[in-house]
Amino acid sequence: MALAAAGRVLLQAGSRLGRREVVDGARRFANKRVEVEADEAAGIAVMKLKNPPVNSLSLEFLTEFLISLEKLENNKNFRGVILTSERPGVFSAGLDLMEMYGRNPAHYAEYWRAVQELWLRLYLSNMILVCAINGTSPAGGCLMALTCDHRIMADNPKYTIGLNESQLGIVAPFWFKDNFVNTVGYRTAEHALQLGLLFPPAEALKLGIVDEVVPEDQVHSKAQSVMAQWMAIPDHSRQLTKNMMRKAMADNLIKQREADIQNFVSFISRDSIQKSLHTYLEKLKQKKG
Ligand SMILES: CCCCCCCCCCCC/C=C/CC(=O)SCCNC(=O)CCNC(=O)[C@H](O)C(C)(C)COP(=O)(O)OP(=O)(O)OC[C@H]1O[C@@H](n2cnc3c(N)ncnc32)[C@H](O)[C@@H]1OP(=O)(O)O
Repeated sequence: MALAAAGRVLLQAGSRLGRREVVDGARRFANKRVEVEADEAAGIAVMKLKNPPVNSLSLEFLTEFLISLEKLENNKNFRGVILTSERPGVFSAGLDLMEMYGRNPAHYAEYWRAVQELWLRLYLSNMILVCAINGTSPAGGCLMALTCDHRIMADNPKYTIGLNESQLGIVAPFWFKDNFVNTVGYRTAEHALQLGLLFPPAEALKLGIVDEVVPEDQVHSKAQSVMAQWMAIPDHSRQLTKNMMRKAMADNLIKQREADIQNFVSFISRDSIQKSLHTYLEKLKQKKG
């Protein structure tokens, strides 16, 4: 119920943004920041993140992503989604730092609700989600991958993945932490979260952050073959199993959603946290020059 209501708000937000859908033979639809190649006969869609330069999860991106996902969820012909980046090299730079820096409390609250919504929708999706990680994927980018049922990462040592929040002077919220713990185990998560570690593909595979590492040019074909394997399982048994495994963790956020938003707003509004974000943003800029 809560999810449906939030979804309606996002749909309204989407129409406020005035995005026009481009429908190409009913097989491809796109808004500005998400491209969907939808093969209805096969029941599979490829969702490509395209929010240049680094696929950061801005409020507009989150809104467009959720609308695209909802379209697929509402069409019972679609059983599986492959999530990837339209720009190889960066899967997603995570949450958009500019949404969390120098804004007002109402904006922080709106943003955080959308971040929660993305996580809940992906984590509880009835569809099979396969993540084709074709680039670097820190923090919120890693979280998005962690919601998927299977993760394939390109074998490029330049790419890293992990929850690096503590390096920015911020804290991974409890549901980021829970999702990570459930994936890699408590000790690995405790160690990696405190140090804010980002792992290259081989290490990420060893720790279980990703399920497979394949040559870069094979990420998409591998994602298709993994999808075929998952599609061979009857939906009802797979979905019931997924729900059994995931519901408790999602419910834990749902029941304290408003408190989590308030925590985020008061945490991110602190002068000390804003200073940390400022320093980190400056560091990103200096890296360039
Ligand atoms: C008592 C306890 C209470 C606890 C309460 C808890 C409450 C919650 C706390 C808050 C939790 C918030 C959670 C946040 C999770 C996140 O996701 S934070 C984001 C983390 N992301 C990163 O650290 C990635 C940063 N970016 C990079 O490392 C690099 O950009 C890259 C490796 C992804 C790509 O490198 P490259 O291709 O060389 O591009 P750049 O030149 O670095 O960047 C281009 C351009 O993009 C800007 N940018 C990069 N990342 C972001 C981002 N995440 N958001 C916004 N903008 C970003 C970068 O600054 C450049 O901009 P300019 O061209 O200079 O304008």
